[in-house]
Amino acid sequence: MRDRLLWLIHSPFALLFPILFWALVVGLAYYRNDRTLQHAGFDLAKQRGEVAFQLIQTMRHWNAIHGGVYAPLTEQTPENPWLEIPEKTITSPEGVVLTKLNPAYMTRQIAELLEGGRLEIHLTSHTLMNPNNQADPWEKRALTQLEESGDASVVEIVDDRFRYMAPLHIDQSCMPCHAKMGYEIGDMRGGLSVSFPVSYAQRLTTGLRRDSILTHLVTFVLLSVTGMIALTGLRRLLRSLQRERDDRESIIVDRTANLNKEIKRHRRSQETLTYLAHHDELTGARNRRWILAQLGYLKQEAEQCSGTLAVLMLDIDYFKHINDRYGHQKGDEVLVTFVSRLQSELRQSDQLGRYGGEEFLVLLPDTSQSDAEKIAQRLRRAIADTPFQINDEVLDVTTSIGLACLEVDASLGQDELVGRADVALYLAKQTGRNRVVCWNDEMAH
Ligand SMILES: Nc1nc2c(ncn2[C@@H]2O[C@H](COP(=O)(O)OP(=O)(O)OP(=O)(O)O)[C@@H](O)[C@H]2O)c(=O)[nH]1
Repeated sequence: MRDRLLWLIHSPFALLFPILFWALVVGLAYYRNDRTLQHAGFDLAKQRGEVAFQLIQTMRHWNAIHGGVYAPLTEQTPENPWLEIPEKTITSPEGVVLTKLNPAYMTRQIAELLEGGRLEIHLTSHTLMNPNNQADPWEKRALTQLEESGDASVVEIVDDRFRYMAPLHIDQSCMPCHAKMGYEIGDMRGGLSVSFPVSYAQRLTTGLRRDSILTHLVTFVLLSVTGMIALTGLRRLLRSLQRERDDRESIIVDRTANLNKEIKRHRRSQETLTYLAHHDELTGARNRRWILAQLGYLKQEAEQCSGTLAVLMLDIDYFKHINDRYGHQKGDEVLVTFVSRLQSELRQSDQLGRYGGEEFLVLLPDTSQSDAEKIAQRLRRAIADTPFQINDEVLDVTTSIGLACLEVDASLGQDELVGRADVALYLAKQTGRNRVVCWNDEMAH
């Protein structure tokens, strides 16, 4: 999820997000404002219709409360044929002929004056006295709606004209003319419609809508630019955080690698130390401490199991001469080859250790004296029979071997056992070298 979000932020299309987001938000806000403006325009137009209606209504009322008014009888103002009252037409003392204009006649004359202008009015009804006041289709529908619903007005836009219709009710002043049609006070007699072009109402809101478009456009641009700047900043911040994290990770990786190296180095030196604690560094044979400890262990085991244990002490003959003649380095290599040959002749259970200098101990567990003697001879031959090849030098090397066995005297101490092997070795040296000598009790003296 986190990775997906990061991918989204860094994708090339991410800069479109603020634009799309703010286009949606500002677009919705604009749509809502525009609807409000439309309603406001409609309300304004409706108010204009109401004002016109109220004005005409007031004039009609004024006319009615005066029982109609007289005007000179002219071609434009003939007698009202639908008015049946006494003194419909009179002559003034000065001889001017006057005819009575009741509210309906006056309204019709005003309507005629307004006809063709921006604002038009029309007095109409389902049941007409004057057939010239015939309702048009919209007016018929509006009259029916007013009758059935009892609404205060019907307002609609029809054919690019704003149309307003409000009901006219019978009052006392209407009765002289309309009583004979069966009307009673309060009845809806008809309606007065007011109409004017929609462009009038639109004119009122066009400026506001233009301002609204501009305001929303500027807001959209500012918010989108701010969003893009914020996103760019966020990308930079994330990149620098990522870099910092990578740096830290690489430091951790380096340190871990160093630590692992250090641990390996430490482990190796630990292994070396452990190896050196038990081995002779030059020849790889077990060292003196280990071989003596092993002797103690094998001796104890042999005593407990009524077994046997043979100890061989080997010493290279005239080793000093080898050193003197070929050098100490070659002497070292002779020691290494010497040990390697002995190892290849020994069993897994036999142990070989460097006792000191060119002296070595071989422990042969569960081995009788006669077997040990055979082994010792085999070892001796392994050294003497094949000359040592040390680089380009061929050296004849021999070894003398002293042998002591635990079976001879089980109560023997460890040092005594080694001592006996040493004495036997000494005798081997004394009697010509390159030989095996077994300890016997006579040697004790
Ligand atoms: N190159 C080398 N020489 C060693 C080492 N340890 C001891 N030596 C030498 O071994 C020689 C032993 O000499 P000696 O004790 O006189 O005995 P040898 O010359 O072998 O004579 P015999 O034992 O009587 O046959 C000495 O010169 C030591 O310095 C070693 O690790 N490397």
